[in-house]
Amino acid sequence: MLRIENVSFTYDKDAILEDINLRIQRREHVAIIGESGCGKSTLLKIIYGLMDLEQGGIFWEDEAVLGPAFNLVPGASFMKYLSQDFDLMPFITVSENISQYLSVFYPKELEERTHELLEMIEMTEFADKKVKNLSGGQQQRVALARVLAQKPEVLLLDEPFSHIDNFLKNSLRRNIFKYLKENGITCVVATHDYEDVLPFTDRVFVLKDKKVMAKGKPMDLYKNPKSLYVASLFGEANSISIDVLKSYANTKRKIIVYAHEFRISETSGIPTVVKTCYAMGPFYLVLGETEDEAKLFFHSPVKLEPEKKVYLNVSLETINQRLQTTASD
Ligand SMILES: Nc1ncnc2c1ncn2[C@@H]1O[C@H](COP(=O)(O)OP(=O)(O)OP(=O)(O)O)[C@@H](O)[C@H]1O
Repeated sequence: MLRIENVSFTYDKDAILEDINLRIQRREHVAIIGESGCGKSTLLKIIYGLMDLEQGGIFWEDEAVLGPAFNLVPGASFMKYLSQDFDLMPFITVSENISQYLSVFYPKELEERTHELLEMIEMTEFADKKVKNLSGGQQQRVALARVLAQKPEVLLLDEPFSHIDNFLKNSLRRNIFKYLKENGITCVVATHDYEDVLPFTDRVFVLKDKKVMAKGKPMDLYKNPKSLYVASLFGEANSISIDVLKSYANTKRKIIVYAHEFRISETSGIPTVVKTCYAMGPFYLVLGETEDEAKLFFHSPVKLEPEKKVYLNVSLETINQRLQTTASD
């Protein structure tokens, strides 16, 4: 088990993390999600042992992970940390970068593993190309293969797919997370992309205001977001008073409604005037304004012209489900 116990951290005098406690099981895949600047990278660096802690500790099984003050080479040997800087050797080839840490005493295994990893990142045809001549997305793929080649017990990934185009991203995500599960590698991924999270991680920790403000299985967090902040990590969402949704309800309690959960009617529901309509491919994302000037995001299957009046409805099933959780902002 990886334990992050009572960790607080400040850069100079700026508090970044306060009293963080996480327990991650061996082989588990977890995501740390939150808005830019909330401290995701800092937390990964702390877990890896790149920072000296004034308060709290990191433990893998019973072994403490110590910071640079205690290690000549910072970073725990059983872990690998893929930073946003990739950390590649630019003047050698893709193959050489990947195989750099494999044993030359087993040349057949070295060749097979390098080939397997090249296939996984879909870069076999770039094997002999120097890394300095690759695009940013290609370098990120090589960096992923390079950390995997080292077979860490724990892998820490910081925004691992940020430079990779959508065309490749989906298959690469599937390949990487399948490989990690098959090889029993514990993985902590820092991201703000819910598509990295929902299909692939066992648990999610949401960081906000220096703390873990929510945690749980990804689909539980998605279906029952405790706040607009959590919901917004999964897509456009609204926080709405129940008496606005159902005029007969005598409560101002707010619930979260995702943009896709609204149904549009021409006759009854919340009267809303279309302000802007964004083409998103399979649907249109519409920004509308209610009679009391509240802004609402909703989906429409067809393009809606500005100033058109529509009526929005939310199913009782969704309202009842959300009533189980409280919207706090
Ligand atoms: N070396 C540093 N010195 C001082 N402040 C820093 C340093 N590195 C990061 N910070 C600050 O710490 C806060 C957290 O940064 P961090 O990079 O951990 O956030 P993040 O959630 O990973 O952001 P992003 O999603 O944009 O990568 C930010 O306010 C950042 O400006």
